[in-house]
Amino acid sequence: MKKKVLVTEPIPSHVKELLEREVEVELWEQADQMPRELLLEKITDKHGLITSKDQIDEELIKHAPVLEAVSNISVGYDNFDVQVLKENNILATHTPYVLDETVADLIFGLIISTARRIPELDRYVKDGNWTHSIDTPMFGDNVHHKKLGIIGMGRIGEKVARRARLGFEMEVSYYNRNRKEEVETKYDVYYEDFHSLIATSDFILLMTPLTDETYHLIDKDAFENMKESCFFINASRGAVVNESELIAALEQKQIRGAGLDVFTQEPVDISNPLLKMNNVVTLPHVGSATAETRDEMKQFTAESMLKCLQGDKPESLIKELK
Ligand SMILES: NC(=O)C1=CN([C@@H]2O[C@H](COP(=O)(O)OP(=O)(O)OC[C@H]3O[C@@H](n4cnc5c(N)ncnc54)[C@H](OP(=O)(O)O)[C@@H]3O)[C@@H](O)[C@H]2O)C=CC1
Ligand SMILES: O=CC(=O)O
Repeated sequence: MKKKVLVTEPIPSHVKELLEREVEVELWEQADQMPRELLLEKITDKHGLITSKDQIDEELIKHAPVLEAVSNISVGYDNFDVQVLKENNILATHTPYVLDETVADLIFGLIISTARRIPELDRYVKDGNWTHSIDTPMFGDNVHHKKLGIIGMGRIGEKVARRARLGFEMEVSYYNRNRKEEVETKYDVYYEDFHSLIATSDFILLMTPLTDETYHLIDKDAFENMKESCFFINASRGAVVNESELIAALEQKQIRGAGLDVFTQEPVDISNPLLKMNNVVTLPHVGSATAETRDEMKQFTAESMLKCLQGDKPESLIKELK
């Protein structure tokens, strides 16, 4: 009898066919997330779950007596309770590497849009305000030759560093839990302690995963120590920043602006003050959202799931289970 896999995200037909060659597939094809109650009901006879947003915690595992593997269609896996997965011998995979370049492109888009005020100027033109040459009040800031500080020099951080050094001749420093000397040599970047990076960067990019250690890593204290001309860019997870303290820092002009792909609450609430600020560029969590890359991530996730259900340990296993 074939094993059963529940997929709570839309997948292309070729990925569905790939799965169906080996397993019985149940798909949730609606745009809204599968309601939790329904997920708890559906998971009871499933051997595999392919997801990207569902919380994989003790409650879910209690409802899943035959579950062998969970695969996230994302590289971040802060929706997994890793300890519970370990205790129950459930394999868990994610999508490292396949999205790095795509996310790095988007991050550079955010850096440039924020510094050069692209969305604000686009609205200015479309609203019919371009009646004479623009002057100082509408000018932006240079990106090239400025200093970029990357907090979390991982797979994606490295791709951003390469773009910054080669394309924009920026000075690039990084702060990371572990120092990475091979990356320093490869991309001509340097390690800096957290406080020094915060105090001296023109652009600060946050790129760590969300963990107990990184929760609210960037807070009031960090914003107070940033340069007034600093642009803060977050493409990691909303909760790595204390969002109300970010709002206060922007209101008090402690920093020049922010580029945000992620928020504490997603989708972001329309009343969030960040949405009213011209010096804040907001995106709906789209780092990896190109058709090619999302397709590749889904294919990779399906292959990972099949390997797990065949008793193999794929390369994409989360590092805590290796
Ligand atoms: N906006 C979007 O659409 C996307 C967002 N993301 C987010 O970006 C995150 C990073 O992705 P990726 O680059 O692939 O991940 P990696 O694991 O390759 O990189 C993360 C880096 O953060 C470092 N780090 C972890 N904890 C700390 C800490 N407490 N202090 C300092 N540094 C720390 C890690 O250091 P060490 O080497 O010591 O482990 C590692 O170098 C994902 O977890 C996800 O949340 C990813 C893709 C798209
Ligand atoms: O946020 C996206 C991811 O892949 O992680």
